[in-house]
Amino acid sequence: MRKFIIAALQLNSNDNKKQNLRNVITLIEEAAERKAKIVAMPENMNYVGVEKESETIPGYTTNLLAEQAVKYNIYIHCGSISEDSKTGRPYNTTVFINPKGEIICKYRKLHMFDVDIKEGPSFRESDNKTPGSEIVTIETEYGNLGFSICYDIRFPEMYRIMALNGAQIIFAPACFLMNTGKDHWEPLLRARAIENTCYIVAPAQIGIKPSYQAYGKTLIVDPWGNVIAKAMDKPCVVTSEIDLDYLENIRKQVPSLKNRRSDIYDLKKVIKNN
Ligand SMILES: O=C(O)CCC(=O)C(=O)O
Repeated sequence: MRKFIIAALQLNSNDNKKQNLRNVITLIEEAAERKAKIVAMPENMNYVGVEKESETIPGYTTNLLAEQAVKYNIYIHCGSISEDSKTGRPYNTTVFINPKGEIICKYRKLHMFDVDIKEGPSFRESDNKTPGSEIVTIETEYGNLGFSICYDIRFPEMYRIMALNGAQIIFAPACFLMNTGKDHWEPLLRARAIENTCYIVAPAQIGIKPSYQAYGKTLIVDPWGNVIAKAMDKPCVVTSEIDLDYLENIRKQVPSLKNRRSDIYDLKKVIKNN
């Protein structure tokens, strides 16, 4: 399918998992009514709280999402949930479910959010989570998809690898901080879209979380870098048309993926004028 509607859900998830999932189901129904073929969600879609909380995959949350995928004949991208790793430090995992309700791929967040923000919070995600070890893309009837989660957006190498591996639409679900998001969220997403001439779908959390305020501003960016959908500051659904012919047209106009000089990109070849 070359042209279709994609939806991104903006959520204000808290520590009430059952309620969070009820809210998600209502928004999935709205997205399906708006003819979305893929529905994407933010990081930590089912739980944001202080408890150590995780599930198996498949498990409670993914089974529930699989039912919705079948009910509405859509693909569901779960944003991320905390996946039991049997070590006490779960993975931060995206699950992608097809309209038959099958989990067709899984991506585990690679880059741990270990930062100290001046006049803002400090985080040590690596104390509580296990990082993944694979970059993941998948071919579907709606194009080639790539997966990332939140802080990953700061690592352009990962996006370039997905684009070189064929990704046309890259998901960047997030629970971004207000402190960084106000200056970095939109420029980072637009840069990743422009440099890889791809769509970026970035569903976000909003609201007050245990130790910070989430930035929100769910975005969908096209391969020219234009913002084609942006959420208001409330839980909601945003939709946009994805047009893979438009993407190919942009890639013909600006073939930066083809014009790369991979023969030169080697740290050993940098001339240091000291
Ligand atoms: O990169 C940032 O500024 C925010 C990242 C983040 O909140 C996360 O990865 O959980």
